[in-house]
Amino acid sequence: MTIQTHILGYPRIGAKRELKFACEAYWKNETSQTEFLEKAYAVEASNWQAQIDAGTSLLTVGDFVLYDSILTHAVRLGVIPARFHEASKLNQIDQQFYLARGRAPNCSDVAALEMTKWFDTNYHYLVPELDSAQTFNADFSELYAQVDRAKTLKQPLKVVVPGLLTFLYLSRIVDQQQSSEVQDHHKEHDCECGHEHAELAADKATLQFVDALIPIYAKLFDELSARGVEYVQVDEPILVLDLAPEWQAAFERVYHLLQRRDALKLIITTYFETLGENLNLAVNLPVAGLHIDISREKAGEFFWKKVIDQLPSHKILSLGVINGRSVWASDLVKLDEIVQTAQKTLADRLWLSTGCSLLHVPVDLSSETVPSNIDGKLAFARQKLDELVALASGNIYVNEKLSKAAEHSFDLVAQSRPEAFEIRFKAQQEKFNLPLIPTTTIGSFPQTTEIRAARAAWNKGQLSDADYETAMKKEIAYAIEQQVALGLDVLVHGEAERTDMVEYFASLLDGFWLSKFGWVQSYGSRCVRPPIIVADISRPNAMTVKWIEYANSLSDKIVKGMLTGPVTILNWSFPPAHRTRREVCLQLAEAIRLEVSDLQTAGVEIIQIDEAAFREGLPLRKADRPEYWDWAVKSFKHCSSSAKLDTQIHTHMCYSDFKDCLAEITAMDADVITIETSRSGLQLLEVFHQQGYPNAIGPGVYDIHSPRTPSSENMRSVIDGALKTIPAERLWVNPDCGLKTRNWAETKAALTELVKMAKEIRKELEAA
Ligand code: MET
Ligand SMILES: [Zn+2]
Repeated sequence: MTIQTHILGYPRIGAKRELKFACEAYWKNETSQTEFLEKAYAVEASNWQAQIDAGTSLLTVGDFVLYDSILTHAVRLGVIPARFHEASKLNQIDQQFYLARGRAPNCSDVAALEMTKWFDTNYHYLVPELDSAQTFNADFSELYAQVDRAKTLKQPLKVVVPGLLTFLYLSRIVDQQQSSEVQDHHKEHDCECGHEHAELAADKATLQFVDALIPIYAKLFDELSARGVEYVQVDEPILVLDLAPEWQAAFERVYHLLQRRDALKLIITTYFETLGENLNLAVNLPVAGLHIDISREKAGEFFWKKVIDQLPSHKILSLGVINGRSVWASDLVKLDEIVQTAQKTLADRLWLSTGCSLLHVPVDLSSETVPSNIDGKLAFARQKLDELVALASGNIYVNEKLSKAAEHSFDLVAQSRPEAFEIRFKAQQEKFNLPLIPTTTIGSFPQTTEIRAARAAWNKGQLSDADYETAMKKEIAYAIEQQVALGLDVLVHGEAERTDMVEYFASLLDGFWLSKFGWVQSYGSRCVRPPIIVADISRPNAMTVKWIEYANSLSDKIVKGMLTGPVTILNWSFPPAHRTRREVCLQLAEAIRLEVSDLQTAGVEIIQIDEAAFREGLPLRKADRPEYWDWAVKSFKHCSSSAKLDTQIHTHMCYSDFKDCLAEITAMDADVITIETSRSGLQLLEVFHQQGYPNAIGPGVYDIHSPRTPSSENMRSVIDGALKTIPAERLWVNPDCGLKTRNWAETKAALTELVKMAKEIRKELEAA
């Protein structure tokens, strides 16, 4: 007997990023909406074809959206904030883009919706804004059209819909005034920042909208049923979070009221974690089935068995056996044991699936040239479909290559700097003799077209190594010259040689594989290509020394060495199959520690170790967080431990929401931390005021995501505010983040203001 199979979703960017290019061409007005939609629907069709070719039992419909699922759902529910009132002129296609990008044809530019990380993934969703007097005006005709397109394929269908409660949980209530003040941080920018300006929203007050939404969902389900749809996948991933009692109660009420009396079957889907305390609640909701993700279970947990034990005897259980977030092939033999056990109890009520949507992995391995050490060990989305079907039909095969996984476990005695901050800082101050509130930048300077062209030519073999090096050195020299002219106190080399702050290091360390087409959607049309950690990590050669040394030779000023920290490298890569994140992080830390050491030997006196994604790997459940912090902090301290007393270690984070982790940030014990502040100054100062921070800080005085020249007054207010809680001796002045996405004219204008402002304050401080 073949078990029913389905997936929770398929990557929508397309194997060759077709949707990305189609969107961008459409936004630039190079194609009509009709032409654009043709291209988009071709990707949708090929996603369905992949499922048909593989032989999954149900075709998943509705997971394909043009920008983001939550955004699409918001638009279909008529949740359009007041500042987008001109959206009434647009159809739903353009409405989505207007909300996401803050611009649309014949409409005024307004601040885009904020976006934030989708659970603990590196995907970002758009946060719907509900007005306190929100009404809903639902129009699901685009979804019905999608169902109609799918119906032509004559397959059993399952339609995906964001669950009512997850939708509300992820939305936030914004009153009119606040909403016009929402900043345009994410409008059309191209940065790598950890977009963590808000954790998942969870506003209790959003529960007030439950009653208004119930009839809308009921009608939606009726319509789907009338169209012959048999199953609806109702995504309620918030069921894996630590839910407050009012949210738990809302689940019971909502699904009681949405109970179906017709043939339509609702399957509640959860993923990214086990159900934990919500187990009882989830299994007893009055729906036809439940989906759980078993791929995140801890070793020996067997939570899925508890689910089977407690599941009412008429319900379907969809077991998410294929890890939807891993790029590694599944061990089908091991999974088959689980399937057989589950089947004994469930018989044909057992379905098999991917743990979560395949959105989080690259599309297809078949166009890659895989190195021999990992050949046969990987599986991207398309390959996962085959695994799923093999498992369901019992045609499992032993993957010899997997059993030969030779990774050995790794541990090291994590070290830290022996001297206390006060002693180090004093030695550093005496050595550097910097002015009060020294000025600096975060590392990168504009990645110009010339830089990109040189790198592209070098990658294609059209530019020799020597010529490429010369070209990069020219850029470094230019950056140094500009900084000297601007009068900055501590300089950077500008990172011309780096495409990306993680990829650069991944390409030079042993133990990584960089795929060619392994793109994963980050948000909208933005894709990232995370490096894949395939083996033990080691550092064959120094990675940054030659560039920094060269920059250092060009002026009398101090040039900061610039490294990416171990936690960030790990969080923005695909982890290996069989090792814990902790082990991998410590290995990375050791590699970075050696680099710190080499930089120091080469005469570099300040070294910045960026930890832009330090908070990103934070587990969803509070109970799991201390363990994460333990190894994350340990790793950072370990890589700075090779710094001498008078070598100054900086770190940088592009967010400042430290409410819940200032203790851990403090424990990292960097001499100086530069952070994002300009958009959340008050909040930041409050946290630092209440909890105190002993080391030095550089609060970002302006938002680098805006092309506008920042005003002196705004920049000043950040420093004036900071001076109330941080003594001038421990304060630095810098922008929010790196400047790679800006051009030189904008950069010079902004930094001229910054230096001027710092000098004024410095004068006042010295006079006082
Ligand atoms: N040093 C890096 C830069 O300036 C830090 C970026 S944080 C996303 O670009
Ligand atoms: Zn940053």
